[in-house]
Amino acid sequence: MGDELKSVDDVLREHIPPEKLREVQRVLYGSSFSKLSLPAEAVKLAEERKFELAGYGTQAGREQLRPARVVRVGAVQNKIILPTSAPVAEQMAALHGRIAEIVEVAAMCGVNIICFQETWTMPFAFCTREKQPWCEFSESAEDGPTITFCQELAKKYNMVIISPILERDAAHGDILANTAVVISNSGTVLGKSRKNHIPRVGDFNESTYYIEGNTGHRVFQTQFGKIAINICYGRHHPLNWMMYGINGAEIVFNPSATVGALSEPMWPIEARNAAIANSYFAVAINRVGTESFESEFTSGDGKKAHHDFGHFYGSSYLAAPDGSRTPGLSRVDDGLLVTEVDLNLCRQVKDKWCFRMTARLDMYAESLAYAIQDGYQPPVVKET
Ligand SMILES: NC(=O)NCCC(=O)O
Repeated sequence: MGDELKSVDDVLREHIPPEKLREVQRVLYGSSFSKLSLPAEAVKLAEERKFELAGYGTQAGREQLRPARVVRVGAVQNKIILPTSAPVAEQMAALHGRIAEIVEVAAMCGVNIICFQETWTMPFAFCTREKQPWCEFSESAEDGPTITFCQELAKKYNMVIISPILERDAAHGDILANTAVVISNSGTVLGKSRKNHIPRVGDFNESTYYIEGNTGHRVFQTQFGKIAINICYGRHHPLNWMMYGINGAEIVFNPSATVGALSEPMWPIEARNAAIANSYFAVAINRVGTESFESEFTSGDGKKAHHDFGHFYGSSYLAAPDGSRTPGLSRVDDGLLVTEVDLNLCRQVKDKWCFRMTARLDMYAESLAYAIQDGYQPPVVKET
């Protein structure tokens, strides 16, 4: 962990000559994000509480008929607090405490909608394939302790909260799901969205614990815009991203837990590409830190058994429909990214690029319906 690179953006800032840096950043990130000035008390509190606080803003063009729809979006990445061998209730309570500290600062920064990382109330223990005590971290998505905790925060700070948890669905035979719960700024549970695509790669043994979600591509109408959640591995599936856009999402959150050796080259591309392809804002949020487990586990690759998953590299960022993006949060530290966006940009980009108008959905619907049939023959043209 001590050897981990802290931030790619810091390296660029340190090593690119100042007169070239702006142009390099424009080429890499697009031109529209500028630094957002955040309240001094919030900056101080974040420093005291030892997490990075970064703020960026992007604007849309002024329209004659629609007022600007300016929203502040918060993305949180954090390490676990206690060792994974600590009692379940203590681990969870420590994480609740940490999130309460970060959300208070988010409120001072005027955040309207905030999202936490995937299964934020627990270590990402699915690598172990041990059922207990990890299944004990599950809770009701309607009235579990984390949901009640988030409802209080949502009401107190007038903030929409997206809380990704390990869900226990008692009404349906106690099944488990990987679920994001959306809590309105009134404190009401607006609903839930389950992870559609469950990984079968590396140590991500999540299919041992829960099955593919059955909530489709729900979009939640909030006071601050229409939002949706594409959980972690779903970001590798362009059709998953697309369906949230088709259903009208203006911001799609991607709460994740992923490690550097596996996915880091894909990370800056996928959510950003989704924002471009679907004319919405996409918010990629990754866990941070290295989590160690008491029992060793193997990765089925002939290598020795080990105690940890590898390093969760954070690097959370927001991408806009015009292709621009914010710099990423740190690869090693807890952080809160605050981004001010104008949701009018979604339609403005649709008018400019016409991706939806040129999407030919009818053609793909027909081709896909044929491709999944038993007698399907790929239309490969060969020389005779
Ligand atoms: N949590 C999760 O789905 N991780 C899978 C690995 C990845 O998508 O990078």
